[in-house]
Amino acid sequence: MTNFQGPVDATKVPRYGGPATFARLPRIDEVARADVAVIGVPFDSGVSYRPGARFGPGHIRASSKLLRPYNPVQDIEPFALQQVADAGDIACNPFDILEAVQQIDLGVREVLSAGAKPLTIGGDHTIALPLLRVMHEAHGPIAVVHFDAHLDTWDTYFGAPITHGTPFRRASEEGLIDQTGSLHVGIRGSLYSREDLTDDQVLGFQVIGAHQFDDHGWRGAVERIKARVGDRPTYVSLDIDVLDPAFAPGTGTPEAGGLTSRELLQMLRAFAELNLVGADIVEVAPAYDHAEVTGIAAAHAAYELVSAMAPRTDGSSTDGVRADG
Ligand SMILES: N=C(N)NCCCC(=O)O
Ligand SMILES: [Zn+2]
Ligand SMILES: [Zn+2]
Repeated sequence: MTNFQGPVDATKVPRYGGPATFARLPRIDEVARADVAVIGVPFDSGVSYRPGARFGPGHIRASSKLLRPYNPVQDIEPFALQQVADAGDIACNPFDILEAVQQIDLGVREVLSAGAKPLTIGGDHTIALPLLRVMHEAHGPIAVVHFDAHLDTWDTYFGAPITHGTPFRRASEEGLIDQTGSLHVGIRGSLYSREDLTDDQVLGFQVIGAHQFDDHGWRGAVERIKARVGDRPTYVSLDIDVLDPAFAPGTGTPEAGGLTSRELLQMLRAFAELNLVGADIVEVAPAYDHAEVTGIAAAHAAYELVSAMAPRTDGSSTDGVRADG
């Protein structure tokens, strides 16, 4: 028996009906407290190319209806081991980035101070800056595992310092990230210049490029991530464009040669061994999606992250291959 309120039972209420919350979970006002809060941030005024990630939260929720209670690879019921609830969307100003950043800061702060780990569904990558500010306030410098095709450590766009291409430079400058424990995973595509990489290194990031998956696979990436992050408080920022456009067409700045959804999910499963304090999933732009491909990938990534955050009372952990034997 569990005290936690899980999803609406899909054997009683068909899953195409029922609540529009993430995974048909309760709203946060329907539970006494939450361990993990799924927060929507419908903001995309920081994009440099295709807009539309403001519709990401609704799309990911809609694509999460098929999630079931038992996660066989992590061998847990993530919604029975902890209270997971949907905290709704943060209302943020689409015409004023600074005000939006402030609104996101306040909204996430509220959830965190009530004792919940935030799992934010965006929104463009700009939102990582206020999220990291709040995480830093709670935990000190944060080890960031950043999945992305892009470095997002550029300086400015058209003179604007706060955009979806700049959050990790600002976060590093502000001392929010642990510069000895952070890395980007899945980086690929053309850059502005060679200095992009040297700047990035100075800002405190290591890089696991998408091309390295051919030689070392997701297991090699997990080994490097674990070695770098250790038991530091760790934040996962997941830009869905880390996936190949074949697996995530619905995004604003797609780049060829990305990861498969299977590789991504395997890595996230292995994060049960990390000290996860929060996560975001950003850059889902449904106007470019087909057949919910991107939404489903994002929803499944969220499910693995929620599972990885679950307390393991038996002291067990997973290396992400449990169901392989
Ligand atoms: N954060 C994302 N998805 N993209 C950043 C791309 C920045 C650029 O236009 O060069
Ligand atoms: Zn990004
Ligand atoms: Zn990106």
